[in-house]
Amino acid sequence: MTPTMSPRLFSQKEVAQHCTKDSCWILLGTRVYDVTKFLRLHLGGEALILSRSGKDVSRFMDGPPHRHSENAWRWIEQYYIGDMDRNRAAETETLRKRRKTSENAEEKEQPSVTSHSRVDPETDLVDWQKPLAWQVGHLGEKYDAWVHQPVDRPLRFFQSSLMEAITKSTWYMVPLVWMPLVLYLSWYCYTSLAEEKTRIFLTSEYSVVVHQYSFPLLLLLGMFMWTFFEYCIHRFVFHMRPPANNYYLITLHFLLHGQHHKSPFDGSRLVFPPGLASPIVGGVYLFFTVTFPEGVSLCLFVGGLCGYVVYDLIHYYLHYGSPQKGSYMYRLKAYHVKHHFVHQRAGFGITTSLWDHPFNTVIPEEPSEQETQHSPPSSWFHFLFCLQ
Ligand code: HEM
Ligand SMILES: [Zn+2]
Ligand SMILES: [Zn+2]
Repeated sequence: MTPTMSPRLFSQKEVAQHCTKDSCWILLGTRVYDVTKFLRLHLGGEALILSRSGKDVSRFMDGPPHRHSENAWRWIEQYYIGDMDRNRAAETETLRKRRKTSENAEEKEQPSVTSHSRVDPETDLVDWQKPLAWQVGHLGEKYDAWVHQPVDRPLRFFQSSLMEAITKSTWYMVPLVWMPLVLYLSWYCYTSLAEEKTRIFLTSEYSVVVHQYSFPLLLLLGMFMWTFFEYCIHRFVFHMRPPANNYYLITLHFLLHGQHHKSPFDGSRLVFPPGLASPIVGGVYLFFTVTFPEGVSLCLFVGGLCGYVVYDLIHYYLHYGSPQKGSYMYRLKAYHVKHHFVHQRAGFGITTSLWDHPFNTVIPEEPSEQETQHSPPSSWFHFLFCLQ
């Protein structure tokens, strides 16, 4: 919406009509938002929003049950479609209050809405009509904050359609390309081990035969090794902090991972395109062959590749799936959504938060509803201490 256009006005009856999964509107004060597209993506579940359709959700945005992040407040602004018509609207409590005071006082009366910054696509530092790849490097020290303010829109990296196509992939291309290779190599490893010629040398003279039945174990070990690799690459490569004056490193960061933080629900760039992944997979294979004993290295590599496929699919699911509350997947989704929206310097594990523990990057647990309502004893100690 351009600043010169006056906002569309809706009557309360009109707003109330949009209360289904197919069309869901909510209010923040008198501002109207069409959140239909977001329902399925909401971490708290679609029911929490749907049950409040047509109503003012400002109170819920500040919790309980959850105090929403600054980014969640920004996010909602993308769905702004107009205002509730004060003349035609019924006398809601909010409106009655607002009519008593002057225009300036009105703004102060709704701190939960106005105190949060709003995203304005027109002033969002980049020109969205032009490809982003050559613009982001110029953001300099503003890049870090910009890239961690997510938006709900597809991104265009390059002018060339070919280049654009190379950087995109649908989720099912990952298992389609890599799983036949995993299956073939698994069969190859198993039959090679069955020949009982693969040995691990414990000393220069003493060696043990690697039996074919140890293959599942080696595969699982390879998958476990992947989880460590996943953590390291996400933390140390994808989340490297490019120097503000280095145009090329900022661009590289954006292409590798920054773009995913800027547009976390761009489905075409959620998994790594197999074409671009191939040389990396080849490099990892070489690394395994020089690091681990012959015969065993291939088994571990297959496990690692399998772990990678599982990781990419889980990551896709965490963005688009709606796992059941209380399930492992739900906990993973909550963890990953918080990595995107709130704690970008923590929560680097995707398929497991295991490696966040030894590296001290675990996202702190949110206090439960009861804990926020009834202050824990430590706060009372703190309170008494402060009084003295
Ligand atoms: C339509 C506007 C809304 C938007 C854009 C929104 C956005 C978000 C986002 C981005 C998160 C992830 C954490 C964060 O960034 O704070 C989140 C979590 C959550 N939201 Fe909302 N939300 C909305 C409305 C609501 C409403 C109306 C409720 C409840 C009455 C609600 C309850 C929750 C809960 C309980 C969580 C945390 C779930 C967990 O950690 O397991 N949200 N929301
Ligand atoms: Zn990340
Ligand atoms: Zn993600």
